[in-house]
Amino acid sequence: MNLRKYFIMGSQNCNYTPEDVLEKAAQAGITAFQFREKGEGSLTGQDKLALGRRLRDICTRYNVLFFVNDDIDLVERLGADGIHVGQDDMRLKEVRKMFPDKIIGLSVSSQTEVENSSIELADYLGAGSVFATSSKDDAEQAVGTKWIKTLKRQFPDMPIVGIGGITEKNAASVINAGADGVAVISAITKADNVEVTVQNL
Ligand SMILES: Cc1ncc(COP(=O)(O)OP(=O)(O)O)c(N)n1
Ligand SMILES: Cc1nc(C(=O)O)sc1CCOP(=O)(O)O
Ligand SMILES: [Mg+2]
Repeated sequence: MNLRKYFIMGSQNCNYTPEDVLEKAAQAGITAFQFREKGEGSLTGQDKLALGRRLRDICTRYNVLFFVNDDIDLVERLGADGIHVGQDDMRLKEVRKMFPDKIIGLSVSSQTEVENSSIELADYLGAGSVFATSSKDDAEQAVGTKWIKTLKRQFPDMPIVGIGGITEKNAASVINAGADGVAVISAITKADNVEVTVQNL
C-alpha cells in the first residue's frame, strides 16, 4: 500500500474538468486517490456515481489506489480499493464488518479521538489538520507536525498520512516528522503546473 502522494478531490475542488486534473496528477506520479465529492457545489446521485466511475477508471489505468470518502454505498459500486472515514462517519467497527478485505483509513486529530477509536481495525491513519486549511469547512484547529510524531510513537507500525494545508514547501517537514505520506487537495487542484507540484511533493 503506497500512500506517499495521496491526492484527494471532488468536482467542487476543480477549476477545470476533474478527469483532466486526475489524469495529470496520475501521470505525474500520485500513488493514491480519494474521491471526496462533498460540500458546496458537489455532485449527488447518478452524477456523482458517473463521475466516480470515470475517476476510478483513470486510477485503474495508472495503477493508483482508489479510495472513497465517507460514502459506504459507493465502495463496491466503484470497485474501490478502500474507504476513508472520520470521527463523525460510520463507526470503524461497522465499516470493518462491511468491508473485511478493503483498505480502511481513519482520521484522528487528537489523543481523545485516539482513545475513542478502534485504531487496530484501521489500515492507515489520516492525521490532521497539520497546517491551516481552507479546503474543509469543519476542520479541527491545526495540530502541527508534532501530532505526526506523537501518533507515530504510539503506533510505529501503522501507516500515517499527514493532511491539511500541506504544500510543496512544507511536505518534507511532514515526512521528516514520521509520516508515510502526504494527503493534499489544493496543492494539486490549484497548482500552476501539476507535474512539477507532484514531483516536489
Ligand atoms: C487521508 C484523509 N485523512 C483525513 C480525512 C478527513 O476525513 P473526515 O474527518 O471524515 O472529513 P471529511 O473528509 O469526510 O470531510 C480524509 N478525508 N482523508
Ligand atoms: C479533507 C481534509 N481533512 C482534513 C483533516 O484535518 O482531517 S484537512 C482536509 C482538507 C485538506 O485540503 P488541503 O490540502 O487543500 O489543505
Ligand atoms: Mg468523513
